[in-house]
Amino acid sequence: MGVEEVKVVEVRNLRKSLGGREVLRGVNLEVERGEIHGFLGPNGAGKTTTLRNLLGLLRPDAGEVRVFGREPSRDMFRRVGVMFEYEVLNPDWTVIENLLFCSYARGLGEAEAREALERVGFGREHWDKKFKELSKGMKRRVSLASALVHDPELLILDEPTSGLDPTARIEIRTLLLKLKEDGKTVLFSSHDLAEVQKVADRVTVIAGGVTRAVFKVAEVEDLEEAYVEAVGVRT
Ligand SMILES: Nc1ncnc2c1ncn2[C@@H]1O[C@H](COP(=O)(O)OP(=O)(O)OP(=O)(O)O)[C@@H](O)[C@H]1O
Repeated sequence: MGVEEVKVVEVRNLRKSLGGREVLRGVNLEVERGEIHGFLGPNGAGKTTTLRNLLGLLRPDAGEVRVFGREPSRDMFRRVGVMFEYEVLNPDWTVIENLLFCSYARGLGEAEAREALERVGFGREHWDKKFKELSKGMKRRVSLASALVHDPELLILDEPTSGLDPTARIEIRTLLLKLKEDGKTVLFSSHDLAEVQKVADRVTVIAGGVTRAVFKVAEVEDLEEAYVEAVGVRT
């Protein structure tokens, strides 16, 4: 199979039980090379559980999970960068110390740490500030830099704009579009439909552990309406 034909992410009929309950009951998710793909669904729909399977932290009970055409493995992390909704950097270290740590932990050096901060447009005047002293938007940008330190092809982002003010949201959106221009593939979960409509090429909607719809954003007039139709309205 040629490189072009391999999907960056391919999840087929994924099923997973946790705590005696079938949380995923048929998730399908395909991410194409070079696209920004939104992964949407109500609270408890199974987005995070799907991502945990993608990262190889959980093993599927049934179905298939492929990243770059292969089962998730440790090797995969050379090509994958991950950013969580919750900050996982050291609050008492400076920005550059955090980035150096991430870089060294991957067997990389100082240049890669600096390049990652530059790629997210993080001004040098802030590099020596403690992480905890930054605004929420700046923290998110540093977190994104830490996911980029090894120049991954695929970025998996868990709610990258949650809790941010409009300006910080725009900054993150601009960065995601720039990463796409640089040839990266982005898969991100979100509840922010307006944001998703502005940045994503395609979206997958899941509810109750089942994929309900896949849209091309450009073909959808009102994403909110399409989303509600896909997940059903709670009564
Ligand atoms: N370890 C576990 N044991 C039992 N149930 C679990 C476990 N982890 C998750 N669940 C349940 O699985 C369901 C899906 O959770 P998941 O976190 O994947 O949803 P989500 O779509 O990411 O939600 P949110 O948008 O709120 O982050 C939820 O009902 C959750 O309570």
